Amino acid sequence: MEIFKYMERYDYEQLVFCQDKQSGLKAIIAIHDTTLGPALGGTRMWTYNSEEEAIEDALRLARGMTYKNAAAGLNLGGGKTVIIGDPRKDKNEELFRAFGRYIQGLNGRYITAEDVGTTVADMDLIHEETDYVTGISPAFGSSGNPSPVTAYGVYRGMKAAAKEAFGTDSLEGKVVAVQGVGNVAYNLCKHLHEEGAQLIVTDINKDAVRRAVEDFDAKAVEPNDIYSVECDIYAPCALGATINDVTIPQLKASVIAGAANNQLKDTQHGDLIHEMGIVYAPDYVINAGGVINVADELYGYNSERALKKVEGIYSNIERVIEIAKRDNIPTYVAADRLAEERIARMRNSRSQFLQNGHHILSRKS
Ligand SMILES: NC(=O)C1=CN([C@@H]2O[C@H](COP(=O)(O)OP(=O)(O)OC[C@H]3O[C@@H](n4cnc5c(N)ncnc54)[C@H](O)[C@@H]3O)[C@@H](O)[C@H]2O)C=CC1
Ligand SMILES: CC(C)CC(=O)C(=O)O
Repeated sequence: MEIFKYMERYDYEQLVFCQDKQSGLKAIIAIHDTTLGPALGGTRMWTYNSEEEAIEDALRLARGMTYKNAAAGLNLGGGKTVIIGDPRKDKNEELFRAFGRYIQGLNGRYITAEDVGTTVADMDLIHEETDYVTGISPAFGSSGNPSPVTAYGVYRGMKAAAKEAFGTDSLEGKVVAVQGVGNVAYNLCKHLHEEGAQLIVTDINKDAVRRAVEDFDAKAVEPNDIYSVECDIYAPCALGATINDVTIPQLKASVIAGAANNQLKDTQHGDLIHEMGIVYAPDYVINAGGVINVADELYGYNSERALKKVEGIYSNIERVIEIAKRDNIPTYVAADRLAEERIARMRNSRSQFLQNGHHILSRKS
């Protein structure tokens, strides 16, 4: 992989490699764009097959955060960390504290939170070394685990997408195929079950499947069968790139709305589902609930205020669908435009301001 070439292609600002021999820490912090503010994005811990795969994941996820934060109206840029390791075996106090010191070294350019494989307890350890961490325990006056709030946002966004596809936003009686029933999707299933949706679930973790079957009367299928089940809505809530050449021909759903980051393997897959008439709720718009919640900590956390903002994901999805229809473009392009236009506006107004400041200072010297 030609790293600088990749970074140049999508205009990344910074890539930081963190190594600590004693704790076994191997982490990659990717900062994509800080035009709107410090880069905020979670830390993923995962067993990557190669270092290249980990770097690519960090870069892709960081860029996604730039778009997510911009489209959600947050004054934050995009960044993300991946820690190479097995979250079930490789965690220890020294590792997260060493990582915390690396974050502190960035002096506020990057703020972290939870993602796949990391927990509130891990964030509390990071917090021993730095204040640039969110999603820490409510005992510190913080917001805690973002997953239930992410789930609520996905539920709201799914209703907005359903309204477009079915003419009503009621999910009663709708069949929803949920891929991955981890932290976010378990809570999503709760909302869907309460509204009377029928659930089909899958996960590579059998305990997670059992819990969803027992708690929500869900039907379980094998991981590879989730794409082809008869359903109204496909909810990808595991890892990314599950909308691809292999899965698209199998899909029966009229709506795709789920929590996973980077759902489209490539942009061409967004074009393809658009041509098929599937209503796609762009991943980073629908799954912004968690980041909206943790970002509220930066103002002194208020859960009512945060939830109110998260409810707005419904109208954000409506807005994206409206732009897509107006301009006859896929929803993922409409979402990108929304985010890019906001960043461009802020970049222009801010650079003007800085230039003026620079002129004044240079005249003085
Ligand atoms: N936790 C949060 O607040 C947010 C999460 N997301 C994204 O949502 C997704 C889910 O996040 P979490 O629920 O926090 O993670 P999680 O790790 O709790 O849940 C993911 C689940 O997917 C399962 N899984 C992995 N590969 C699978 C496969 N091939 N087939 C079926 N199941 C599979 C795992 O066993 C796990 O149960 C991730 O893509 C994450 O980046 C996005 C925004 C916020
Ligand atoms: C989990 C969130 C708090 C932040 C993030 O990394 C995301 O939204 O993907």
